[in-house]
Amino acid sequence: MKVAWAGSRETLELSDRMAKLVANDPVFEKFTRPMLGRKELFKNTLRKAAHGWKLIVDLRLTEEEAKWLRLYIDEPAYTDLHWGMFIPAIEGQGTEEQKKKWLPLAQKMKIIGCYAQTELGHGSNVQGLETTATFDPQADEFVIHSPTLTSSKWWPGGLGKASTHALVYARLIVGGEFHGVHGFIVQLRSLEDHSPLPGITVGDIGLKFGNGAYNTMDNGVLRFDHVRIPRNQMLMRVSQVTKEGKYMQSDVPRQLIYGTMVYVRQTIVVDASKALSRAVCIATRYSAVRRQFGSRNGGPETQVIDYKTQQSRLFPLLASAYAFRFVGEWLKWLYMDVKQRLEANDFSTLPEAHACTAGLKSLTTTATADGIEECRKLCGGHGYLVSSGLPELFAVYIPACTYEGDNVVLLLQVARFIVKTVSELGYKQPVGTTAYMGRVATLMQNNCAVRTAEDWLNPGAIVEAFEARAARMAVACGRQLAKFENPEEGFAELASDLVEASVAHCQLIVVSKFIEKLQQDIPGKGVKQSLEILCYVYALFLLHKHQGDFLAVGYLTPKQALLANDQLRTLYSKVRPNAIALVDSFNYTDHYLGSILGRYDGNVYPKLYEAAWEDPLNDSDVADGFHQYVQPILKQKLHSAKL
Ligand SMILES: CCCCCCCCCCCCCCCCCCC/C=C/C(=O)SCCNC(=O)CCNC(=O)[C@H](O)C(C)(C)COP(=O)(O)OP(=O)(O)OC[C@H]1O[C@@H](n2cnc3c(N)ncnc32)[C@H](O)[C@@H]1OP(=O)(O)O
Ligand SMILES: Cc1cc2nc3c(=O)[nH]c(=O)nc-3n(C[C@H](O)[C@H](O)[C@H](O)COP(=O)(O)OP(=O)(O)OC[C@H]3O[C@@H](n4cnc5c(N)ncnc54)[C@H](O)[C@@H]3O)c2cc1C
Repeated sequence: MKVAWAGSRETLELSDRMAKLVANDPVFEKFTRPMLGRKELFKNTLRKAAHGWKLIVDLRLTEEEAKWLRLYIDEPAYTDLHWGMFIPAIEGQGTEEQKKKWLPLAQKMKIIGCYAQTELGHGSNVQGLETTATFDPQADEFVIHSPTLTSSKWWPGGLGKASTHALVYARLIVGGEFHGVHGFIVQLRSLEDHSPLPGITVGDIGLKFGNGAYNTMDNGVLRFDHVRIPRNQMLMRVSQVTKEGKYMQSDVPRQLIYGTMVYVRQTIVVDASKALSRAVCIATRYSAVRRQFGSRNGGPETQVIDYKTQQSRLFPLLASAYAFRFVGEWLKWLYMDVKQRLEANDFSTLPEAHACTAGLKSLTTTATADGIEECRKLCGGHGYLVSSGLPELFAVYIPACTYEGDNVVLLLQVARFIVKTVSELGYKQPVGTTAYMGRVATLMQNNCAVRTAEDWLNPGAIVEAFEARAARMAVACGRQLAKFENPEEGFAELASDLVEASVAHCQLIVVSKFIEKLQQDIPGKGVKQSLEILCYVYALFLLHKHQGDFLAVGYLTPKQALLANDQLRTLYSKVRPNAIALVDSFNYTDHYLGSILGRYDGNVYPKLYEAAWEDPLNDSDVADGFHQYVQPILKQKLHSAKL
């Protein structure tokens, strides 16, 4: 199962090597992180990033190895934005000449870049950004300016203190005419002493949610006062401005300016399974250690993992971690395919790639953020201790529901794609993830054929149920929209229904990709069978949770919904014997898990007890401040016995 989870034996060995490299290096210690003040915390992150980079250079790590190293270092840093957004943006939107100039500098870390798109006043609405880039033909330069307070760049990671350069998104003005938002490479700080260049005001935006957590990142604020950059620092693959001040658009679609977001959304889906599996590993191991009630004749109490309620909350999350792992693998393939096509100027699959990355980013991050919190509750009181690893994991993860596109805004993008597909059904055969809509007549007509709980153990029955639900919800939205004279008004009015239809479509993708995975050759005794059980758990759990949808569209009867729930209970009993092995298969070191509750050896209570004594409050028996603030209260003489 470790090989199935990793994807291949080579990946398992490689990731294992990187995990151990990090776990055995004292620089990457992370357990004191939540206790550090901001300055100390940030300096320590700079130290870790520098040490990580030294290892990459000294050990000549491959790109793949470097990515695993970053994962196991487990600390957001400015380098994420440099490697994860600044460089990909230049790769995707720069001309050959621009790539030749900037990529070697960035790849050798001679410059440090960030991705400065969001502003104080606008994040989701990219076309609403206010920063301007005005072309000055006399000087052959752009003048970058922040005309209002709300145009201040706000949020970019790595901007606050680390970056020397930023990829700034600004409204292009040529000859007094606006030409939409474009990307510009702007130097922010001196390469000699790191001080801000003239016209640049830059700093950190302040503390964020949770102790430690995302506070290792210097999310920044940035203002420009008529800062001049050479003309060739506008990324010009999509459109160009000539020396003479002529704006020209190439055959490349304008949407490619948003291409970096497609790339990062894809990586976020891949990472969702890592965050969720980590929380699930902690909660599952601890649920086997923890005992409450049920002792007979002085024997041991019941392991909480044996309670059906615990199983019905925990095992769907375990199944979701596997489901997200496999859909992430598929999405990576889809993205690589689109990337190759884009390089060859074939843009035909870009809309589907946008819809899939946006929708799956939204679906998986929402479920993962909720899942981590559920795992905390599954660990009872001890889950609330920082040493459980869950509070920091939650705090560091939840912004994923917002960054790279607010999850609701992204589902509305999926809705546009679905509505368009439905409206074109009469003359255009849908392909890819919307191919099922080509069978819409059958899906509208056929109802569920399940008669017994066992009938649900059939991939065909499951896929058809999810297809029918998604198709019927999409068609219902289409019919409702048709009643509006103004389609945009209709879209705004029906937004909540459209979001639900998008969720149905995205859940269908995850379920289908899990089932497709099971059609591949999966070596190892019992591995495929265990994955089949998890796949049914994932699908039937969703069906149970959203049974209102399946009933409302008239595909299921209440009896069939009940049978699905009966089957789910049986499946939980089948997961139980292998639950610990299924989380051990993630192959996480204790260092990466960062949790006393999730320790591999299960030695939870002695270690919790030991850790309590390491808290700085326990450095002395009498607390600092006792004599000043508590003792006077104890000693005070009140005039009356009553307060
Ligand atoms: C120690 C050493 C380390 C070594 C290092 C090793 C390697 C380490 C690697 C690390 C990797 C880490 C990965 C990165 C970490 C992640 C950290 C996250 C940080 C966060 C960053 C950000 O948040 S950046 C800002 C993100 N902002 C958004 O997402 C904004 C959301 N808004 C939008 O995307 C859009 O504006 C919109 C989608 C809402 C569009 O709205 P609107 O309707 O106004 O659209 P337009 O009119 O502009 O366009 C409509 C038209 O375009 C189509 N479309 C929209 N978006 C896209 C797209 N992305 N791609 C393709 N097409 C798109 C849309 O469908 C419409 O099409 P039509 O055909 O016209 O319908
Ligand atoms: C930790 C973190 C790191 C970040 N890093 C970066 C970075 O490196 N670079 C960068 O440029 N940006 C970065 N961002 C900014 C991030 O991309 C934006 O915050 C995000 O895109 C959401 O935009 P917003 O803040 O404008 O939210 P808003 O759009 O203001 O959302 C507020 C609410 O309004 C709703 N809403 C908005 N529009 C609509 C609509 N059309 N229909 C219905 N509801 C709507 C949303 O659902 C949400 O509930 C980061 C943000 C965070 C939290």
